[in-house]
Amino acid sequence: MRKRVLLVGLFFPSQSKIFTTRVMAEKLDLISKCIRTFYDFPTKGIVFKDICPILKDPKALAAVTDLFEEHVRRRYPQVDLIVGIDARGFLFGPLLAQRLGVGFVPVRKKGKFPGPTLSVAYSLEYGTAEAEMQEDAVSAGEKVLIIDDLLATGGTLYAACELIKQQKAEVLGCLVVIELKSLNGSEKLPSTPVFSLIQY
Ligand SMILES: O=P(O)(O)OC[C@H]1O[C@H](OP(=O)(O)OP(=O)(O)O)[C@H](O)[C@@H]1O
Ligand SMILES: Nc1ncnc2[nH]cnc12
Repeated sequence: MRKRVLLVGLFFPSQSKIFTTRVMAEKLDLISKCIRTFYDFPTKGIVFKDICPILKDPKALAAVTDLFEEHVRRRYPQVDLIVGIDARGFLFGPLLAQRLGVGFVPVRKKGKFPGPTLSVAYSLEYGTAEAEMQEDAVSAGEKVLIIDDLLATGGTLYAACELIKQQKAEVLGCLVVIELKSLNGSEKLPSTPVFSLIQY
């Protein structure tokens, strides 16, 4: 009898699993409906994904935080810090860090931080820039997750990973709301898992 119950459990997922999957799908649907596309912004040929409507919809913004939180609690319970990237990573990072009860550290574009900084130059889908972090922001050995709104060519996340490594901390992975798969950004981060909510 017990054997039969176990077999049934193997072939038919439990009601709670079905419910969780449905809730997750509803959240992803809500988020994806809030992403707008603009052509030729900021330069000709770029298909720009605009996340601003997510911020205007409290349910969609909570859905982003819920899904990231769920993933991090399951996969990275050891995380010490969330590192967010200027500027759109700042919109999601502190919310997630608060939920997890860990600190948030910003990576900014060059020239914004007082005091000693580390910097890494990089290129992104539509230009070049330099990423900076305060020298004392992350300690050696800390376990870090990096968050941003979007992964395109991967130049930005790569630069952020380099900054963390310069401080002898460990990058556990990266979290993004949107991944533009056709640009192969994750290939620039071969040893860093990237978790994305929505893929194009
Ligand atoms: O994968 P990549 O090709 O590097 O591109 C992704 C980056 O581009 C955008 O930032 P942007 O520099 O435009 O800054 P913003 O957030 O201040 O608009 C986006 O928010 C990512 O950080
Ligand atoms: N296509 C894109 N849409 C929005 N943000 C971006 N950052 C880099 N590429 C982008």
